[in-house]
Amino acid sequence: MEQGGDAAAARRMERIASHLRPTPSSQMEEVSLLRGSNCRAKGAATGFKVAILGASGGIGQPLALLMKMNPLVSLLHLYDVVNTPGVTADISHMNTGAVVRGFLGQPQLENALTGMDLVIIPAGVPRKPGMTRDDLFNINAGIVRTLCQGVAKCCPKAIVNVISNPVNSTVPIAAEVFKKAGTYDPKLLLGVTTLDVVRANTFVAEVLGLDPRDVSVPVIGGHAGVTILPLLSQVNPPCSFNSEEISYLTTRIQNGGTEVVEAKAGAGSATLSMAYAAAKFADACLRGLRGDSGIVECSYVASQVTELPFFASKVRLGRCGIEEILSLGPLNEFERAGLEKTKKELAESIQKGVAFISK
Ligand SMILES: NC(=O)c1ccc[n+]([C@@H]2O[C@H](COP(=O)([O-])OP(=O)(O)OC[C@H]3O[C@@H](n4cnc5c(N)ncnc54)[C@H](O)[C@@H]3O)[C@@H](O)[C@H]2O)c1
Ligand SMILES: O=C(O)C[C@H](O)C(=O)O
Repeated sequence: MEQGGDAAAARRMERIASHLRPTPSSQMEEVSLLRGSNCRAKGAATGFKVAILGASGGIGQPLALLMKMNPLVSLLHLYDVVNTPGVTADISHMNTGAVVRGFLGQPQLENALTGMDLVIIPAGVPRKPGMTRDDLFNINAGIVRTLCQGVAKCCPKAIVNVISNPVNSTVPIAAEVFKKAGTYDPKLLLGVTTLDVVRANTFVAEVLGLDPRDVSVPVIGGHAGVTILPLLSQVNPPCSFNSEEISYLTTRIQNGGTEVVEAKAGAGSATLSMAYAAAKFADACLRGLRGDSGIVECSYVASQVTELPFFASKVRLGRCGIEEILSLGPLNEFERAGLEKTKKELAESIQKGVAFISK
């Protein structure tokens, strides 16, 4: 064998051996991201490290697939309390750039989280017909608390995307966990409300006879019932609706989740459209981290746009996570009335989340 051939063969054998090793800890550091002092450096050469917690679930699996396809992702960690070996083996055969590693059960949570730039949390139980999102609180609050304790310990500078319901309470829960751990940075914690925007764009486009990709509807407030407040007066391209259209669209957007829960008849809630929405939102967060400009998405975040401590509205994403929370803009009378109802329900959901951690 010519000189250098031995070294190349050794490297190939090492790559085979590394596939046979169960835990990737030595490799995790290899795929490193350029970091600034507090923020990420522009143009991260090797891509970002992303963890999905709840990766074996109805959302987790298609979301893992979509993140494996994202060229900004270099390392994808899939964590769940069940089935991650199978999901990881399956996804890892896709010939895209991201390296995929699976982590199973609580003892592997810390390895799953160490070094991550973005953590996406769709872990938790979904609704069945007849339930509200708040009915999930008793189970999902504890799951989100445990996972966020892991984030605080292992990757306190990561951006966290919270999907688990009730989002109106689980985001305040995450904030309280981070405060207790002394790691809270409100710029890094984002509740995922993108599915409300995705639905609003689709339903408004149907009414207007437009391509949904050309329609943009801000949806503010929160992510449950009346707290989902589409601003139909601010649709882009500019348009107007009569009162019947406003009533139909508002109700349909607010009940989009329930529409899917009922159609699935006990088999869960939105998973595929949610994975699409979560992947879209995660991609926006990563493009922000990379330093792209003009990245604006709606999200449920710590906010001062109203008197409430958390509120969903348009936020500008950047290298430090949330760089700016945009103002709500002019609301019409119908939207102002909706905002009052939103605030009343949101205040209770936020208080419930805060109380869960402080008790
Ligand atoms: N934010 C949104 O717009 C939105 C949209 C749809 C669903 N959701 C919510 O997302 C959550 C997940 O929905 P789904 O359909 O994927 O449910 P699912 O039951 O199909 O999957 C949930 C996954 O979480 C895992 N899990 C449970 N406890 C865990 C823990 N302690 N650590 C890690 N993983 C754990 C389960 O094993 C399962 O694989 C639900 O709470 C649902 O209401 C939110
Ligand atoms: O409706 C649900 O329970 C899931 C999710 O919040 C949704 O909006 O689809």
